[in-house]
This record gives sequence, C-alpha cells and structure tokens, in this order.
Amino acid sequence: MNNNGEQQTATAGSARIFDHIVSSLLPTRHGEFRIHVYQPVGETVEHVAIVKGDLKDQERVLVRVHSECLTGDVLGSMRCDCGEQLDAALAKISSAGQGVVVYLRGHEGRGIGLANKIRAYQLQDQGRDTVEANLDLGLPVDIRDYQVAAHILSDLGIKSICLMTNNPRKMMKLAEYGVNVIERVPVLTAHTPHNISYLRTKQEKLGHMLDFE
Ligand SMILES: Nc1nc2c(ncn2[C@@H]2O[C@H](COP(=O)(O)OP(=O)(O)OP(=O)(O)O)[C@@H](O)[C@H]2O)c(=O)[nH]1
Ligand SMILES: [Zn+2]
Repeated sequence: MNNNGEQQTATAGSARIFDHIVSSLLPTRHGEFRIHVYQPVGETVEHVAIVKGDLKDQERVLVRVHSECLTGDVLGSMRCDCGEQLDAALAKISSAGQGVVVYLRGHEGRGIGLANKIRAYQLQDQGRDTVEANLDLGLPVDIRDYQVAAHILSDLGIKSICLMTNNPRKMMKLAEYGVNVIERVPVLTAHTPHNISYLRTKQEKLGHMLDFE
C-alpha cells in the first residue's frame, strides 16, 4: 500500500496475491479509524481493515481478526457473540490508540455462507447444536482460511500482534501463515439465555477458551 491509500498489488515471489484497493478516514462511535479495502486477485470478495494509528514496524499491535456475521454484527442477533466482540474490539483498540480489526468477508457461518448458516439455525431450533447442525447439512464445521488476514497484517507493516480471540485455532492458523502472535487477549461477552448453549458448544467442541464451569 502507498501512503495515499491508492491501489497497490501485493506479491509473493512473482505471483500477485491481492490488491489494496483504497482507503479513507472512517469516524465511528468508537472514534476515528482509517478503513482499507483489500481484494484477493481473481475474487470479487472485498475484505476490510479498520485501522487506528500508524502500525508500520509496530510490535504487539492489538489485532482482532473478525469473521463476517451479518446477523450478529449488523442486525444485533443474540444467537451468537459476534456483534458484541466486534464492538469490544473496536472500543479496546480505540482506547489503546492503536490497532486493527481485519474484517473477513466470505467467512459468514464459519465459511458455509449466510443461507446455510440460517439452515443451521433451523436445525438448532429443533435441538441440534452449532456443530451438529453443520454436519447434518453435510457441511464442514469450519472452513475458514486466514491467509488473506496474514497478508493484510503484513501489508500494514505490523511486526507482531496481540490477538483478540477466544479461538486457539485462529492463533495457530495465523502463526502458520507467518504472523508473529505474541499474546492472546480474551474477548469475553455476556452470556444470555439466547447464546449460552451456543457458547458452551464452542467451548466443548471447538476448543474456545470461554471459561464456563
Ligand atoms: N455455521 C454456523 N456459523 C455460525 C453460527 N453462529 C455464528 N456463526 C458464524 O461463526 C463465525 C464466528 O465464529 P466463532 O466460532 O463465533 O468465533 P471465532 O471467530 O472462531 O473466534 P473468536 O475470535 O473467539 O470470536 C461468524 O462467521 C458467524 O457467522 C452457527 O450457529 N452456525
Ligand atoms: Zn455471529
């Protein structure tokens, strides 16, 4: 990316991987950020980095790698913890004065897409848990890839990160893609009657560090 936020192409060897399309200021209720749009080469999906401060060559940058969740992030659904986690991450970055939320589109429903996630909700309404529902639909439990997130963090010039997550797999995957993950920062949200069994399943079957008894 250049300093004017104009389009530039990232390469690995001679192969183009993704383009930094554009950036601008983004005032939010959590303060002022800069929004950057990235697009993997040959794809139409547009990923976003919401940045606070100049991250170039910085160590221990607060980072949230957030999977798109239309129902939780935009509509305020209480079936999951996504919306609250996104808000908490932006608030924490804002008060730290530095950090980034990498918002991954195409990750909806842990990669199965919105319609399939809603199909999974139908099955959960009939008593299946979040993992069983995907399997009943003949779909994988989690097909998210984090390579583009690693490229975005590298494009921003970040040296090492403190990752805001409860998901150890996310830390591991980012590290495999070359991200220097120094520390995990928990992103714990309130339990409600709507999300308690969902959170419990994430802890028991997906290994999330949620600290239920
Ligand atoms: N298939 C499916 N996806 C869901 C369900 N509830 C939320 N999601 C999706 O799950 C993704 C978020 O993943 P989570 O497992 O909640 O959390 P995580 O990103 O792995 O880990 P954290 O960093 O701790 O938030 C979002 O893309 C949501 O759309 C569900 O019941 N079924
Ligand atoms: Zn969600």
